[in-house]
Amino acid sequence: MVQATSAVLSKNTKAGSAVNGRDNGAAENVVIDCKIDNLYYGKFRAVRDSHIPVQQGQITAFIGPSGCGKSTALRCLNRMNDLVRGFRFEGHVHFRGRDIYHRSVDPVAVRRYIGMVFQQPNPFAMSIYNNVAFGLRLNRVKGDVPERVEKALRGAALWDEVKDKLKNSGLSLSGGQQQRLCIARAIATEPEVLLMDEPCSALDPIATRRIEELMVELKKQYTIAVVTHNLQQAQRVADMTAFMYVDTSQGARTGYLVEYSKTEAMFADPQEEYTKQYIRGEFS
Ligand SMILES: Nc1ncnc2c1ncn2[C@@H]1O[C@H](COP(=O)(O)OP(=O)(O)OP(=O)(O)O)[C@@H](O)[C@H]1O
Repeated sequence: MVQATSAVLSKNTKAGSAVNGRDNGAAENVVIDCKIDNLYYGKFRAVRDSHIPVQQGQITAFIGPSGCGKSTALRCLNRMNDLVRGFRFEGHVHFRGRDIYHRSVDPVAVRRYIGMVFQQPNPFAMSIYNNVAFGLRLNRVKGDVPERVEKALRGAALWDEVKDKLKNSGLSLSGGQQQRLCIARAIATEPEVLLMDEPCSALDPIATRRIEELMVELKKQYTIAVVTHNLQQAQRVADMTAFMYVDTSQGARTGYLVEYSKTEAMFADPQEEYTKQYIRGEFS
């Protein structure tokens, strides 16, 4: 089943490119085309009308006030919301032109192509080495495991700090190192896309800058989508930015996409009033 799905997902076709907002360039390089018409948790409509493309080799930031659906939208991209009871989705998510919500697609295989790093560093209670090797074994990745572990740790800019203590617990590392270990675990299986849900929110400014530098380095090899509360972070790392807001007009709090554009353009010349206010810090 996983193999069949992998074959379907790896077929290299280009996704659709219709995008709301102004000219955002390079739309034909879309790797994930995410169009959320409606997304529900039980009866609650959490997100509506959000069309967010993720472009090849770029960093796309999801910004907006608390509760506008940034994490929900991000988790749609690799079917992490499937794990939530009552989750219901209307729309599509096309990965290289293929519908990842199609009934023939195994969500576990999707996550092999579209990996994820969470807000809180969450290393397993096992050695540094095994934290990285675990994902390889789980996904039955073939090849030289020690070599791949080293490659992933190097890719996450952690190798020099841990190469002499690979048998130590992953939990013995600092918060920033733990997050880089989680990034190593995520890239060990060589996904195409890396989703990062507020990866720096639990880190101090120095560890945050380290992760930001790493993200810029990683985008040479991976496409990245990141949720962040930190507008400066979005400006520093993101090529494209999606700004979401909360619609309270129907008596509920439903998130939606207000504006999507090149990051530079959004911060220099936001097109929508809510975007302007958010960027000016008038609400958070
Ligand atoms: N597992 C869930 N079950 C039910 N409702 C949920 C679940 N996860 C999120 N929600 C709701 O969906 C809405 C969007 O939440 P989400 O976490 O995606 O927003 P966010 O913009 O990422 O917020 P924050 O910046 O505070 O993390 C919120 O109203 C939230 O309460």
